[in-house]
Amino acid sequence: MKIKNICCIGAGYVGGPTMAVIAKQCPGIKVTIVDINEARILAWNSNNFDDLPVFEPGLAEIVKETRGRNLFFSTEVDKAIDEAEMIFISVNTPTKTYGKGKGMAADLKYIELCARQIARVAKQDKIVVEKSTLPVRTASAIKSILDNTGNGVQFQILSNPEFLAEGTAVQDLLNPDRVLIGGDTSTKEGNEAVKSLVEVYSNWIPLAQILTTNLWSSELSKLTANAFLAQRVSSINAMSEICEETGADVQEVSKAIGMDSRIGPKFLNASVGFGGSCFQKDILNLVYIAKSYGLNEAADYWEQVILINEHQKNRFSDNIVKTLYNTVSGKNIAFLGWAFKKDTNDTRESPAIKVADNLLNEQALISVYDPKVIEERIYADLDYLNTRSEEENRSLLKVMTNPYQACDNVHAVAVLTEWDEFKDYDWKKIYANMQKPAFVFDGRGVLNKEAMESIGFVYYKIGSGSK
Ligand SMILES: NC(=O)c1ccc[n+]([C@@H]2O[C@H](COP(=O)([O-])OP(=O)(O)OC[C@H]3O[C@@H](n4cnc5c(N)ncnc54)[C@H](O)[C@@H]3O)[C@@H](O)[C@H]2O)c1
Ligand SMILES: O=c1ccn([C@@H]2O[C@H](COP(=O)(O)OP(=O)(O)O[C@H]3O[C@H](CO)[C@@H](O)[C@H](O)[C@H]3O)[C@@H](O)[C@H]2O)c(=O)[nH]1
Repeated sequence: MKIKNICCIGAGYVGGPTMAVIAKQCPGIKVTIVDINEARILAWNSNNFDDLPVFEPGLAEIVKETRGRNLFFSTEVDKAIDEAEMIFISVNTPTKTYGKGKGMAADLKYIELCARQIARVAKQDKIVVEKSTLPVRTASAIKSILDNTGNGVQFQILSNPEFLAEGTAVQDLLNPDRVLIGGDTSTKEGNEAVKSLVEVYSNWIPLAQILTTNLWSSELSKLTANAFLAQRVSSINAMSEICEETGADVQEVSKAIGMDSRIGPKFLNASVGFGGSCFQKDILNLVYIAKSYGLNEAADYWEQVILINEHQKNRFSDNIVKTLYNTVSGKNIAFLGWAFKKDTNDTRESPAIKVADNLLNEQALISVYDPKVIEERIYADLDYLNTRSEEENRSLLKVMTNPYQACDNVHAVAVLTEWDEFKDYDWKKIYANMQKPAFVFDGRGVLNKEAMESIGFVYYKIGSGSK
C-alpha cells in the first residue's frame, strides 16, 4: 500500500523530530502528530519557533518548512487515527513506579491505551507501528488488544525502533546508520506492511540501510543497542576510577584503545555518569525480562552497568565533599550544566540531579547555570526526588541566567554537562571572583587542565590521575 496519510500518537522528543523529518523528506505524505497534552501541542504550533517544546539543532527550521504544508500538530487523536493508513505509537514507556516490576519493568499503560483507542476508532485496515521502545513480544499484546476490541478491520503491527540520540536528532534522522523494521514476515499481509514502511523511508534512505527482521528481533535489538552503548560508558567510567588511583589519564586510555578497530573510538568519553530517558530505563527493562525468564546471570551482568553508573555519580559528589576539606555545609558550589548532555533541554535522569541532591544533603548551597534548561524544570527535577521540601530546594539551590553570576563568590565550580560554550568562558574572570583556593570539578573532561592550573585553579578532571 502506498502511504499518503500518517498519524503519530505522542508529540515528544521522538514523535516530534521523527515525524518532522518524515514530513520534510516525503512532501506527498500528510503527517499529523497528536497528543493528549494540550500545552505541548500548543507549543508545537507556536509562531515563536524558540518556544517549540523540544530543542534540537536544526529542528525549528524543519518545522518552519513543513508545518501547515504536510505536517500538523493536533489534540484530535480520534480524527487523526481515523484518517491515517499508518499509525505510529510514540508515547512514553517509563519504568513502572508501582505494582509488579516496580522500578524495573516498562510501564505499558500508555501503549495499551493507544491500542484500545486505535481499535475503537479504526473503520478501515491500519498498519500500527511501534516507535516507542518496548519489551520484546509487546507486539503480540498490541495485536491481541486490536484484534479483540476492534471493529473487525485488519491490523498489521510493525516494530520500528528509533535510534536517534538527543542533541543530534535531526542529523541522526536524516542520515541514520540504519533503519530497523520488524514485521510478521510469515504472512503476505505482514510482508506488505513492512514494504509500505520501507517505501516511506526509501524516500531518503538507501535501501541497503533499511534492515527488515521479524518482530521480536526488532524489538529486542533496540534494548540490546542501548545496553551495549550504556555498557561502554560504564566500562570507561569504571576505568576512570582506576586511572585516578594510578596516575593514568582516561582520555589517553580511551584514545589508545579506541584506535583498535575492533573497539572503535566512539562512546568512550568518561563522565559523571550517563543520563537521559533511555539507557537506565531500557537496561532495567532488559534485566527484568531476563529475570522473568529465570536468566539470572544475564540479568546480573546487565544490572552491573546501572550500578557502576550510580557509583560514578556518587563518587563525583563524594570527591567534591572530600576535596573541600570534608565539609560543604554552607559553601557555595556552581553547577555548569543541568541537561543530561549538550545540545538538548532534556534533563531526564541527568546525573546533575543526583549530584545536586547528594550535595544538598551535605547542606551545600548550589547555583546552577544551563544554557537551555529553564528554572521550572530544574526545581521539578529536584522536587520529584522528594528528599526535602519544595521550599528547602528553592532556598538551597538558585538558578542563574548568567554563568558568571552563577560562579560569583563560589568555593567550587562543577561541570555537569559538556556544553561547548563552557570551554570559551573567561576563566580568569571566574577565578578572580571565586573563593580561594578555587576548585573546579570537571565531570565531563571538557576543560584544559594545564590552562586551568596556570590560572590558579585546583582542577580535578574525571579520570585524570594526579599521582
Ligand atoms: N527520547 C529519546 O531520545 C528516545 C529515543 C529513542 C526511543 N525513545 C522511546 O520513544 C518513546 C517516546 O519517548 P519520548 O522521549 O518521545 O517521550 P515523551 O515523554 O517526550 O513523549 C511522549 C508523549 O506521548 C504523549 N502521550 C502519552 N499517552 C498518550 C495517549 N494515550 N495519547 C496521546 N498522547 C499520549 C505524552 O503526552 C507525551 O507528550 C519511549 O518509548 C522512549 O523509550 C526515546
Ligand atoms: O562517551 C560517552 C557517550 C555518552 N555519554 C552519556 O551517555 C548519555 C546518553 O548519551 P547519548 O546516547 O548520546 O544520548 P541519548 O539521547 O540518551 O541516546 C541514547 O538513547 C536513545 C534512546 O533510546 C537511543 O535512541 C540512542 O541511540 C542512544 O544513543 C548522556 O548522559 C551522555 O552524556 C557519556 O557519558 N560518554
